[in-house]
Amino acid sequence: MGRRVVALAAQDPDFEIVAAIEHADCSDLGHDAGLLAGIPAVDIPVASQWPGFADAVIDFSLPSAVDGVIANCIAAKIPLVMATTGLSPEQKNQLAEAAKTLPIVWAPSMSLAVNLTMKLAQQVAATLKDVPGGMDVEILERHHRYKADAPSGTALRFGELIAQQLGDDIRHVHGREGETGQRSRNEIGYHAIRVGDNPGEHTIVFGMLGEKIELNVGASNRDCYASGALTAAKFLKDREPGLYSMFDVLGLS
Ligand SMILES: NC(=O)C1=CN([C@@H]2O[C@H](COP(=O)(O)OP(=O)(O)OC[C@H]3O[C@@H](n4cnc5c(N)ncnc54)[C@H](OP(=O)(O)O)[C@@H]3O)[C@@H](O)[C@H]2O)C=CC1
Ligand SMILES: O=C(O)C1=N[C@H](C(=O)O)C[C@H](O)C1
Repeated sequence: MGRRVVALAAQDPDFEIVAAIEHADCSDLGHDAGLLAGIPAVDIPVASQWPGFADAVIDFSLPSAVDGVIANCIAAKIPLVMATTGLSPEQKNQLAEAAKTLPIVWAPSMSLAVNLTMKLAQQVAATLKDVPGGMDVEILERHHRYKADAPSGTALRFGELIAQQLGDDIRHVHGREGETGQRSRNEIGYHAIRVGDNPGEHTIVFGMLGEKIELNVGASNRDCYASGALTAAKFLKDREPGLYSMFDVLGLS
């Protein structure tokens, strides 16, 4: 994702790339971030040192890097777009705490299409929650074989938003195997598929007796996430401290 953010930011006159951060053992250290991204040189070598200034940081990394990212943003007072998924509850609390002094956009998907589909899913859940015969929700997600976390942050967020519509007693159930017995009525099921180079696809199934609705949203490539993150970075300029979502950025709140 870092490469696509660099490539798209370099094409946008609103952006100046001031740093490209990796960990201290990374073999790309010292190499030009533009050349690594497959575009002409941008004269920014990949570094493990943080810059003293920037208008925003965009983070697509790993949960193990996120504590350091938050600490560096606080120290240098840099607004943050947090796109990394698989964060621990403690890290989510750290983000909320940091947002008392910094503007932060935090979202498991920066994609416009995904965020719009989340709004549709909320509407479907609210409309069908008391349908005669009941309604079952299952969330299927497909991603590339390199993905480190499962289910996707996006799938979990779909589940949270739908659960908010359905009530307090929803259980989140991951996979299904063996003598499971009948499906309970108060669960949301998650199924994570890992195949090839899939850039991300989510299907939300609302199954009733006699009919079903499926919301499907999928990326053709990863630029929807990179360009969404850049839109979020623009949103942060001159913004008050606070924890913002992509719904806020996209005017979907
Ligand atoms: N919100 C959204 O829209 C999206 C979120 N994501 C999420 O973004 C994250 C990254 O995805 P992706 O780019 O595919 O993953 P990659 O593994 O390709 O990239 C992560 C990068 O972070 C580097 N890294 C590891 N530790 C540190 C550190 N301490 N400081 C700086 N950099 C570090 C890794 O280096 P090395 O390889 O050497 O370990 C690697 O280059 C994932 O959590 C993914 O789920 C992805 C797409 C969209
Ligand atoms: O790792 C990925 O690729 C993606 N991760 C995010 C997630 O976990 O939801 C967003 C997107 O689906 C791509």
